[in-house]
This record gives sequence, structure tokens and C-alpha cells, in this order.
Amino acid sequence: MSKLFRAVIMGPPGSGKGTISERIAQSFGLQHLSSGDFLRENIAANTEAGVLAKTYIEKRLLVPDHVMTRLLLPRLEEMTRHSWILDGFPRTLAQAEALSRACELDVVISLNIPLETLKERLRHRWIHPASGRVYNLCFNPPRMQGVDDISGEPLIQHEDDRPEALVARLRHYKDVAKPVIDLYKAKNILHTFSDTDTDRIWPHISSLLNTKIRTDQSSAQRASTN
Ligand SMILES: Nc1nc2c(ncn2[C@@H]2O[C@H](COP(=O)(O)OP(=O)(O)O)[C@@H](O)[C@H]2O)c(=O)[nH]1
Ligand SMILES: Nc1ccn([C@@H]2O[C@H](COP(=O)(O)OP(=O)(O)O)[C@@H](O)[C@H]2O)c(=O)n1
Repeated sequence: MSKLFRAVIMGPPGSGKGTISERIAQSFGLQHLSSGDFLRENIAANTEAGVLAKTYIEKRLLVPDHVMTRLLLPRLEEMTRHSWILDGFPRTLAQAEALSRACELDVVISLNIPLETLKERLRHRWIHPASGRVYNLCFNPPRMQGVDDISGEPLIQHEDDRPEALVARLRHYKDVAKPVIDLYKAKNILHTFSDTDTDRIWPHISSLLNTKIRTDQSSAQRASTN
């Protein structure tokens, strides 16, 4: 059996985590787990953790570490037989430490995108809340303006995506993410990509994963034949 592959993608809001995770899921067969989508599913289903998480998200706060880890780690345990990419978790050092105790990561992708680009993207971001599908009026517009391609339901914009809210969110991201990035740098698994366009970053991520996944699989095969 080939070795399972574990990846995390980090970056500020609007940096393309969801967009790139979907491409990785399609090209490399990894399961994409978005902590934001998973939180929204729990809120919609009124689970205990969902009800608790909602009180923080409504106040635009980060959900506390113990709630996030209690929610996410069991979900990851259900995926022990799959390769996955995790998007939006860990956000804090405590979450990263809890994740390290649960599994070993192969690659961490960190997206470094200029502020002006983030502002522009989020201004044009439209979301289908039920599925988490994300559109952008310039980059990947829906076939019909304001309407989800698959369900035909209306698209919405997040309050938080307003340019006024972004600077504070970005500052907060940088403060909280810095120790997480330092941890992964020290473990030698951090790969940072800086550009204004997902299409220019993608070939680099794709070739990184091609190398990593192929190398891991051939060493796992060698181990199983020895
Ligand atoms: N113009 C433009 N928009 C992009 C690009 N990459 C992603 N987007 C859009 O930017 C927004 C933010 O991307 P998303 O993947 O949701 O970022 P996340 O918040 O990090 O998960 C979405 O509306 C995407 O469709 C790009 O290269 N150019
Ligand atoms: N690890 C996480 C992930 C999401 N969240 C919360 O869930 C919200 C939505 O997450 P998201 O990943 O879809 O959104 P962004 O803030 O990245 O745009 C965040 O704004 C946080 O309030 C959190 O507290 N901790």
C-alpha cells in the first residue's frame, strides 16, 4: 500500500487556500478538509461544538483551541485511511501542537499574497453557503451572476470580506500564524509561495507535490518489498 500523505495549507483570508486545496484534491486525489466549512456544517446541524463555535464566529472571534481540536481531531481520525489536505487548521500554535500529537505532516504550504491583492479578491468573492463553493467575479465567475452553478441557489458575500474588515483580520492572522510558521520551518516541512496569481503559484505547488508524493510512494513500496 502506498504511504498516506498529509498536508496543511496556511495563509490569510483570500490567499487562495480553498481554491488551491480544491486543485490539489482533484489533481492528487487528496481529501480536502476545510475547517471553516466543517464549522459551518456543525453550526447548521446544531451539534454541541457547532452551537458553541457559533457564539464566537458571530462575534468575529477565533473559536477557542479546545473547541477546534475537539471538533477537528475526531474528523481526522475518521480519515486515517485517506491522504488529506487540511485548510484553515491549525490557526494557532496550540492547535498545531495538538495536530502534531495526532499525526505527522509531510508538507505545509504557506501562501504569501500582497494585501492589495487580498482586498481586491475578497471584494469580488461570492459564496454558495450550503456547499462552500467559492466564486470570484473576475477569476472564476458563476455562469449566471449571483447564482450557484450547480444548485441554482443565490450566492452571498461575507460581511468580513469587506476591505475595512480585512486589515484587522490580516494583522490578527499574522500575529497568530507566526509561531505556527516558525514551528513548521523548524521541522523543515514549510514551503512558502509568494505571488499575486493562483495560476502562477499552482505549477510550483504541483511540482512540489509531484516530487513529494512520488518519492514517498516509491520508498513505501521499497519498504514493503524488503
Ligand atoms: N483574481 C483572482 N482571484 C482569485 C485568484 N485565486 C483565487 N481567487 C479568488 O479569490 C477569492 C479568495 O480565494 P479563496 O480560495 O476563497 O481563499 P481562502 O480564504 O484563502 O480560502 C475567491 O473568490 C477566489 O475565487 C487569483 O489568482 N486571481
Ligand atoms: N481553525 C479555525 C478555523 C475557522 N475559525 C472560525 O471560522 C471562521 C470561518 O473560517 P474560514 O476558514 O472559512 O474563513 P476565513 O476567516 O479564513 O476567511 C473564521 O473567521 C473563524 O471565526 C476558527 O476560529 N478557527
